Amino acid sequence: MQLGVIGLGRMGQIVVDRVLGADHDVVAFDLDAEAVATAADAGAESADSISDLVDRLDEEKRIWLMVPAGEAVDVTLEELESHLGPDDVVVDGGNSYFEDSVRRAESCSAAYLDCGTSGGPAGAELGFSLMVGGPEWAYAELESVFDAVATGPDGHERMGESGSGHYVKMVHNGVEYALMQTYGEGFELLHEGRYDLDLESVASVWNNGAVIRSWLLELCEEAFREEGSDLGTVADRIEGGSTGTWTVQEALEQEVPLPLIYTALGERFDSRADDGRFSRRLANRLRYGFGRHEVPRRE
Ligand SMILES: NC(=O)C1=CN([C@@H]2O[C@H](COP(=O)(O)OP(=O)(O)OC[C@H]3O[C@@H](n4cnc5c(N)ncnc54)[C@H](O)[C@@H]3O)[C@@H](O)[C@H]2O)C=CC1
Ligand SMILES: O=C(CO)[C@H](O)[C@H](O)COP(=O)(O)O
Repeated sequence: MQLGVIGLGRMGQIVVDRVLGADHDVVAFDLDAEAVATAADAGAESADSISDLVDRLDEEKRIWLMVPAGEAVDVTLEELESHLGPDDVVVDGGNSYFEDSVRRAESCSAAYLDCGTSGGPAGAELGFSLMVGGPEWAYAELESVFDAVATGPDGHERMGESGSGHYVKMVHNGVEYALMQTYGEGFELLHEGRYDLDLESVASVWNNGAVIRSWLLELCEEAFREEGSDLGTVADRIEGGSTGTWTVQEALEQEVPLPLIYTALGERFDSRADDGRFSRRLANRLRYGFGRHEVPRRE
């Protein structure tokens, strides 16, 4: 298969590498020429604009968007629109708001798949977990691409109609916030508490057979190994927050109580007042662990 990939940052580059690795062809475009050059070095055909990208694609176009959620997706779709028809398929693999995806699926001339992507840049070797919403035929059509980008055939699933992929990913991120919060609280007590503990060894022993072992806990272990038990210069400011906000808004609308996710989101907002909490510093460092998001550091 031949896949057009638009957006070649931390995540898009991995999509390119994995799709090429599965012997598909890739045509790649990004606003940043350096990112396009990196994709070309990996074996992709480079495009210097969206219209150049569509010109290089086969008649039935398969296009994967991996640009930042929000305006960049709309701008890209606007540019693509006049080149698309009902036999084409567009996948949005970013963290778009699910209601935006429903709107885009309705207005796009191509079949539109909203694809929640989990695993982060750090999960590249293993492959991602993909939660896909949209028409069944389009999902089936892209199956070999999903096999390549995901951990394999078990790493992707069609969730249901348009919007459902990004809806499931939104809730996934709410869970991610709460898990980071609870690990942060446990390690904060261990750090402030009555024993002088090596937190890397605590995380390591927990990761070996304990009930609470997980990838996030492995990233806690990595953070303590690289930063020290006191987290060194990692600041207590936690960025991000959009997917968690959407999760809480949706929970209020559905009258489903989510106190843990709400508290974790509140901690993020409160962290921007900078008062040095250990649990916030760990959450800040964990966002780098999975997402390669910049780590605010203290002076
Ligand atoms: N980093 C992570 O852990 C994860 C990110 N995501 C989502 O994947 C999407 C991409 O994220 P990252 O790769 O981390 O971001 P990034 O900032 O590393 O890369 C975004 C790329 O898109 C390009 N771009 C922006 N606007 C464009 C446009 N109009 N046309 C063409 N290229 C454009 C930028 O030049 C950049 O190379 C976002 O929606 C993000 O929320 C999803 C799962 C995990
Ligand atoms: O989707 C992700 C991981 O699953 C991204 O890393 C996302 O950026 C995390 O959300 P936030 O930026 O609000 O921490």
